[in-house]
Amino acid sequence: MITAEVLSKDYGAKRAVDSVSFTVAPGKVTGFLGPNGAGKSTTMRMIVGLDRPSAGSVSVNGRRYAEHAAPLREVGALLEAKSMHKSRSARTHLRAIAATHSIPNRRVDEVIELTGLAGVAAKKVGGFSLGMGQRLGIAVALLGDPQTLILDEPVNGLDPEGVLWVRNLARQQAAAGKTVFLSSHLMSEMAVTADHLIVIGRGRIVADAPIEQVIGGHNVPTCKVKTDAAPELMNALAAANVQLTRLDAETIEVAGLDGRAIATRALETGILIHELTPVLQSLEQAYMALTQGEVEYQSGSTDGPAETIKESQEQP
Ligand SMILES: Nc1ncnc2c1ncn2[C@@H]1O[C@H](COP(=O)(O)OP(=O)(O)OP(=O)(O)O)[C@@H](O)[C@H]1O
Repeated sequence: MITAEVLSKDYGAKRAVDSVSFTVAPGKVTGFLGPNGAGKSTTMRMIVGLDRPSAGSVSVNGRRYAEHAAPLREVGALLEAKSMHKSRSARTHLRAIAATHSIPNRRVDEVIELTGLAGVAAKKVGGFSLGMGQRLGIAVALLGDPQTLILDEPVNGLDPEGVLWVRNLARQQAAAGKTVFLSSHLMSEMAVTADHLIVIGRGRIVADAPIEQVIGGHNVPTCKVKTDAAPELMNALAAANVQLTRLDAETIEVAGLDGRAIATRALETGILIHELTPVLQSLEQAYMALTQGEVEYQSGSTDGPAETIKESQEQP
């Protein structure tokens, strides 16, 4: 369990994290989303004691990270590329870290196997690709078989097999009762990995809810209905809060009624429906709606002349 209480971080005049309070519960995967510069990495760094809060507090299983006698056994973290001795092999690197916590070499071999690094364990980490470096970082996070895993952009640089592997790893760890907190900019991946989402924008929490609620919370139930009697069905469904759109001769989009209500009305009026499909909003759409106005660094239009990343106006 990770608990943040009115946690803030200032860098000079810049408030990177602004009085956030949240808990990350064990037994599920909690995704941490937000635009560039929203404060995700800063929050994660404060959890593991790499940054000191300007105000408020954050604890893991009731204690600040530094208060844990063997932190690696309590919390495993993959944060931005850490300094490594580039001339060391992956195995030597892992053994050196393991030694600080009396973790046996047997466990080093296990995590090498688990992270798919067996073939390159003897190679110098200086020659590692981005993806291999990520796998090594995850191997470090797993070394102490910790109760809590914090992974900042774990799929960054990974190939599709690696992305799938991280997803399965996160899900397995959560299923084993562990606390899993991960950030990613890959919405499609987050949608199939996370159970719960915390969304941050300009240092403040803008959503903290189960993923279905985040995705479903911003739209009315919508279904696509196919029938040979489209005009009749439209008449039967017409009501104040229902929006009906004829998509083609036999297809209607119905916003404001769920599938059960539509099917019940069709049955009552003797109209045959031969297809009824809920139209689900994607996580990406929900995320864009949630973080509208929270984006600090906005891309220019791709239609116009090439534009570099620009800083939008400060909010009052
Ligand atoms: N060491 C630092 N010194 C000064 N400002 C910093 C420092 N670290 C972060 N910031 C600023 O704090 C804000 C939050 O940054 P942070 O890296 O936590 O965002 P993020 O959500 O992780 O972004 P990204 O998705 O781009 O990784 C940004 O405006 C950033 O420029």
